[in-house]
Amino acid sequence: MRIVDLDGLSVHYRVDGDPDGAPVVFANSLGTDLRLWDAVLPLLPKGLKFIRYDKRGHGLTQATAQPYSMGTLVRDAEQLLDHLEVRDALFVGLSIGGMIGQGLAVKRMDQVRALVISNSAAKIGVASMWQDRIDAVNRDGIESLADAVMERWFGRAFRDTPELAAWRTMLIRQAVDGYAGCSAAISGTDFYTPTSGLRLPVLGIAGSEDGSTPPDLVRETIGLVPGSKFELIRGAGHLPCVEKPEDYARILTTFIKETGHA
Ligand SMILES: O=C(O)CC1=CCC(=O)O1
Repeated sequence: MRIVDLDGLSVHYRVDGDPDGAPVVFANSLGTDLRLWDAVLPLLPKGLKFIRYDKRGHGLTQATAQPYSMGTLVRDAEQLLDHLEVRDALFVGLSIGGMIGQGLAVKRMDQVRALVISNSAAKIGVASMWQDRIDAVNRDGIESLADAVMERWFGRAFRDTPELAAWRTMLIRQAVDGYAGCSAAISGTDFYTPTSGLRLPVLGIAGSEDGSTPPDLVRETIGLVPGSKFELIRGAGHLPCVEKPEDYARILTTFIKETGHA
């Protein structure tokens, strides 16, 4: 476990793999922490340096008062990578993590040389939907949403496994300020124009049963960047790295090799 103070924010991160390897950075989704990647990392090529972190208000990273902006979340990632002296990373962002990746790739071409937009898009949902969610968690707590969230996160088969309870627990243990704060950041984000200007290798990953960012939404964003690739994982919901780690790792490994990162 590593903790760093970035401009007054205590940030939890982890570094695994080869300390001298090419950097691969992972950013998690709303309501999850860096354990999101536990099943995938051991399946990736050796010789890479894996960096993952808990975004603001999630996991062991400090929760500041809501609301947050996407600019703040991008800056948190930027500061962490500067602290770690990371340049030319392959950035893998899932859902809000994929939005952070798009923002960081636009802002810091020196930090991001290839981008995976996993179960994410240039714009996710509409403001009224996010406001309803923010109001609900502030009024009734995150648990009030948990059953509906599980249906979006996971495909039918996974929802019958004992693992579901652990992921539900991860969700409901997040700080209300963190969950609502990040929801506000998503609500205020429309990256269609900046993402259209990106010129770097981009891979989109979608889950066929994703109830939050369905395949067509991911495909639309990926299509904004010339030369980008798209991969669909069948039988998975919003978190295919949890449900189908072998498929996810295989797709990621191919992209890592194609981009000359390993
Ligand atoms: O709908 C959900 O709860 C999943 C989700 C949307 C954005 C994100 O980061 O996760």
